[in-house]
Amino acid sequence: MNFYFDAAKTLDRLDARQGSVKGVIATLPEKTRKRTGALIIETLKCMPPALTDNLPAQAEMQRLDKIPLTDVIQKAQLLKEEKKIKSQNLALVLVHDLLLAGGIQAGDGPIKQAILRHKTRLNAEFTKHKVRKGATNNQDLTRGDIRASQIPRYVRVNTKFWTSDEAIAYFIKKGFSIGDPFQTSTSFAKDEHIPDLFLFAPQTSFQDDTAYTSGKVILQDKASCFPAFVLSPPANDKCLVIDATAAPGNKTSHLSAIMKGKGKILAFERDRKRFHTLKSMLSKAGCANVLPLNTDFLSIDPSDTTYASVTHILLDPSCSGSGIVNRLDHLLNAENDDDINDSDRLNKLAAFQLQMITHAMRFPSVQKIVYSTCSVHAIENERVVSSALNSDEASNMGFILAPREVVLPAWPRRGLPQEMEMSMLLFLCQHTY
Ligand SMILES: C[S@@+](CC[C@H](N)C(=O)[O-])C[C@H]1O[C@@H](n2cnc3c(N)ncnc32)[C@H](O)[C@@H]1O
Repeated sequence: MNFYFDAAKTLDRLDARQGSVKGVIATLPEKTRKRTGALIIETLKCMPPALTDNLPAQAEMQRLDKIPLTDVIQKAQLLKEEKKIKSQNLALVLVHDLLLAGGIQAGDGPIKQAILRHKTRLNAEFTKHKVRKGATNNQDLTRGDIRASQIPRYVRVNTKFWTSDEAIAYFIKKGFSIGDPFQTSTSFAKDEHIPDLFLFAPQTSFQDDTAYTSGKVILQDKASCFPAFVLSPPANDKCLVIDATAAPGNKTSHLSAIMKGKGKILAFERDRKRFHTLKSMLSKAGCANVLPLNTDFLSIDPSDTTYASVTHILLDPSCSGSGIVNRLDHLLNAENDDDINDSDRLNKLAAFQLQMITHAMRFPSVQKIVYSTCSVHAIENERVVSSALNSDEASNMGFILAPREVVLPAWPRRGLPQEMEMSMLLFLCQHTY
């Protein structure tokens, strides 16, 4: 029964804002992490969001109205009637499994007996709740990030191991068909901008699919596929590329696939733990042309002859992450909002990001640098790029902003218009003098 106590304690820690969902789950013992983590996430989906949730009011009202577990626990008076279940969070994880997961998971014990004593009443309250809300199935009652439910599950074919055609044949054999994944949950489609990228219905799970576990497909959102695709280093044996901030390695493996395993990618990652994740990701994805290095990119000397022939650099540095539609953390009610909006923190991040770009500009043979973030803040995006274009390094080496024709010409958006005017202005000034 430790399992339920551990899950309840983890929910207590989340209530006390001791970390993000992912962060707190990562501290659980490795042996039980997957199972306890799954219960926590599924339980969070059935809990009411706090008022801080960043959603339009009407959507928020609809969602609040549907959340079942707290309501059922309260109506069944579980905590009042059952002294062995001492906390709301313990009640939540037990009731979750009893009502939504087909029963209590672990063996016999006093807690199992305690919750089973109330099974009939809880089931009755749950049924009444469903009738009141007009829910036809249990899934209708769980919460999800409205944005996440509108974003397809993107799957990138790892062309190191097989072709898109082979992947299509595999998915069709598994019961999928080519079509609109928003119309039919078993349909999938090719992405219109990124080669070898497929869209599935948002709720499709690939965690246990052999294509995923063997590294033949990589679960990578479309936005995360843009940088390597835009950089597109040539697939030749002489090509030397740097991925300056590589872990966990999705973009590195994408670069490696684009280069067809030819040439060499030096993949820098300064964090030791993340470096290990990077190494295992690269080995799973068959990236033999990548040399992972547990080194700070800023500590290397661009004039060192080792780097004399580096022509392409991918820069995807640490950022606020404010643009991530997180499939887990949204369940915790916009917990990082204070941090994200903290201008001190954003200023520091922007200064670091600029330093990374200007460092990349010092490599003597570099022709192309792609800079990306997961942020929606202009201070980390357009303004960093403006400052980089206006730097001494840019004018010394002749860097310019790449024109639309060579950067996803079919993509309609080009950053925030008011910010882009500013970078154009800076860019024009630079050329006037
Ligand atoms: C946004 S993540 C990169 C994600 C990665 N490109 C991917 O697609 O999987 C940024 C990474 O850069 C690393 N990092 C930050 N500063 C660095 C530096 N100066 N040198 C090397 N790695 C750095 C961080 O530890 C973090 O793992």
